[in-house]
Amino acid sequence: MPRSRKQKFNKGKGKHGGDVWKPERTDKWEIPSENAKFRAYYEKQKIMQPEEWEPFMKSMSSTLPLTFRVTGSRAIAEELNDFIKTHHLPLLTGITFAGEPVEAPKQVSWYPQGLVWQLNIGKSVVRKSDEFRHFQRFLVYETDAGNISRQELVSMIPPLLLDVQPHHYVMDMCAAPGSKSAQLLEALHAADVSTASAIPSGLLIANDSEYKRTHMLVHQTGRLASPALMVTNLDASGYPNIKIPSEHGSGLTNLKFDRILADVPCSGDGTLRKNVNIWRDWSLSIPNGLHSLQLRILLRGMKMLKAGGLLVYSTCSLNPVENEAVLAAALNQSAGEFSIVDVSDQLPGLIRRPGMDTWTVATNKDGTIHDTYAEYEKAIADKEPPKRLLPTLWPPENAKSLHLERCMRILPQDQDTGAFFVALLQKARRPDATSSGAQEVVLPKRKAEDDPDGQPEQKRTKADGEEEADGVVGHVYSEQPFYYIDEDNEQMKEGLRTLNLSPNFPSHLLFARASKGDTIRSVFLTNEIIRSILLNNDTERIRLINCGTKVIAEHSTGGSSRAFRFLHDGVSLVLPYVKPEEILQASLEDLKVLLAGYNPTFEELQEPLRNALLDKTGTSYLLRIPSSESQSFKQPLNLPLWKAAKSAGLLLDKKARSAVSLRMFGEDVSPVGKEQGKKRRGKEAEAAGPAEAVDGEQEGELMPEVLDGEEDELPAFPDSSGGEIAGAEEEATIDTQRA
Ligand SMILES: C[S@@+](CC[C@H](N)C(=O)[O-])C[C@H]1O[C@@H](n2cnc3c(N)ncnc32)[C@H](O)[C@@H]1O
Repeated sequence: MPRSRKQKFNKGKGKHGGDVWKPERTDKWEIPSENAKFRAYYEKQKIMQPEEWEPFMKSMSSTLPLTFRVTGSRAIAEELNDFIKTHHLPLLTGITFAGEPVEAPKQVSWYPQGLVWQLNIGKSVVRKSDEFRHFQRFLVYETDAGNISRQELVSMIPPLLLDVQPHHYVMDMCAAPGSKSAQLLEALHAADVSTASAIPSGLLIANDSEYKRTHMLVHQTGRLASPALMVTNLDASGYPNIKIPSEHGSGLTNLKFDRILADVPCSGDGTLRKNVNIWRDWSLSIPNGLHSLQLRILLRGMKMLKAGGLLVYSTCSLNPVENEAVLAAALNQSAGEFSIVDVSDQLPGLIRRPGMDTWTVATNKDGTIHDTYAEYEKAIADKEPPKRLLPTLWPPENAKSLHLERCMRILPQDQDTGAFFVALLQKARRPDATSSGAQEVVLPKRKAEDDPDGQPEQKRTKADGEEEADGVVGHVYSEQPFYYIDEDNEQMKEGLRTLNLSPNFPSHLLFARASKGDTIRSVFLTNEIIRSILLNNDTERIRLINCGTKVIAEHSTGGSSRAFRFLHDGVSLVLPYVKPEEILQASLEDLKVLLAGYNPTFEELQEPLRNALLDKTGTSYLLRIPSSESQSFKQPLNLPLWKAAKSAGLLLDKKARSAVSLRMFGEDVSPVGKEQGKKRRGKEAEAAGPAEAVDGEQEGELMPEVLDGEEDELPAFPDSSGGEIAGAEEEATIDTQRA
């Protein structure tokens, strides 16, 4: 018997931007975990064998296990992953609760390097078990520090198939809230070592048409400080050509991408396990309406791809009209230039089902099915509908020759996940590839003035149920200007000198966000390709929201005196350029003192750090705790430090302070941590009962989810995962300047 979950929902603003259905957290209504139309429709589509329906429904109506990914560049991630394995896992293994064994976290076998973990733990266990509470705190702080990301398992597949390399130009067309963008960025930074970031020559453009959601994107990707990232706010189906200097000779050429992710807006019924309101609101007309936008986005992606490049098309919908139908139409339009790649040998261990080459279309809300477009046309011949469904919703005659079976459909009962659809496309290496029996297709058209390649297209009638591409809804572009700082700018030259950066620091890649001539407050670093893009394109035309990463900032030292300071996010980028003799060496004891107080005096620190600080004349330094100081970590820890006349302080925000503390000392020695400990002990003594959650720990949740519609609250535990349309879990913090 499927169990019900208590939640009340209201209809969101109804665009395909992630808030079609907005859950309200309340116990007033019960949403049943079933929907007769849903079942009838999918039974007709034959997405699985009849006997599989029971396990499918059972799985769809049960709670999704929590999955998290250890993030960051490869070396850093491996180190933290080892720490989970060697430190936490033994503590969480063999635990019993109420006489029952509690499942320990387990690594997902098909994810490279075992960086993904899956947990199935009830709230009461987290509440009552010291071991799990400790693990919870670790997860929360490492998430805040950007080292761990909660993400739905199936949502991790598309970036893996793209096989991104550090030199690739990558586009994530529909990127918010950004969990897949974060994975793509990590792949660009695969060559980083654990103590320093190599500046990749590649690029990631993370785009989303919803302005508010681009800010989630900035926050999400900001966790991996990258000079190779740009965030834009455009309708992907009309993404403009970006100009870069031509490789051969003079002049400009259109930027083409090596890798493109089209994780398009969809009806989201694959996320039913999280977004239970879909059981109630599931509709037959939404997928038909989205098909056209999905196809236009895919076609634009295909145009922007380099010859030989790879493109992933994915949705969190089960529906063939949003999946195989879109691919079939796009493949036929491309006349043999693209093919679906056979990925059956990739991600061994991941259970997947083949794509389908037959399906039917529900042509009205009541579920009337027409097997072919011809049948549908006949049925409506004597009616005068204002809009007609697109023929591309149906399987084309050549469906069997398109290798749609190479697509993968993930079903929830196979490995306890959400449902998902993915296909990997490759563009032929030579542009003159011959057609393999491609069929002519009637495609949804864009308005002539929106066509990025400048080919006027004819007007057409809007198809039934079809929605307009939401483009960039209702937001006037008003970002602060971006400008590269002149290399002879006096303020900058002096700043770099006082930070002891070596002369080979790439200062031509530094930019500021202010009007030229204003005092520089924050300094961002990009790589060469982003510089090229910014210098050759109007940032307003490409609706640039953010790019590069903030590496240093101005610091008021009282009165009129100002200096630059290192920033935590930028440490790995500036580190290779800091003169080694200017890096301050500290012991683990020094670190504890610096974490426990905001501005300890030099006297509280040990030799040789105390004397080094007395000798130094600058104000901002990098502090190094050598790996020999810690039993758990093989790499040194580098942190930014501020030096005043008689005291010094770590330049870390409160959460980063707690994360470093938990990682290095197994306890939170920071002022916030101490305060929390005091509160908890007080409550325990008062109630003489179970420990209660204190700030920064939500009661009984290992990593509670942030649901759509809660963007304005700052969650205690950010959940960066999924981002699927229908009320997916989303980041709450909105701060464009952060990265
Ligand atoms: C399935 S979600 C993407 C999830 C994201 N890839 C992730 O992993 O976090 C689809 C996104 O498409 C965006 N979107 C909708 N219409 C769009 C359009 N025409 N162009 C670009 N983005 C669009 C929505 O705002 C939404 O954020």
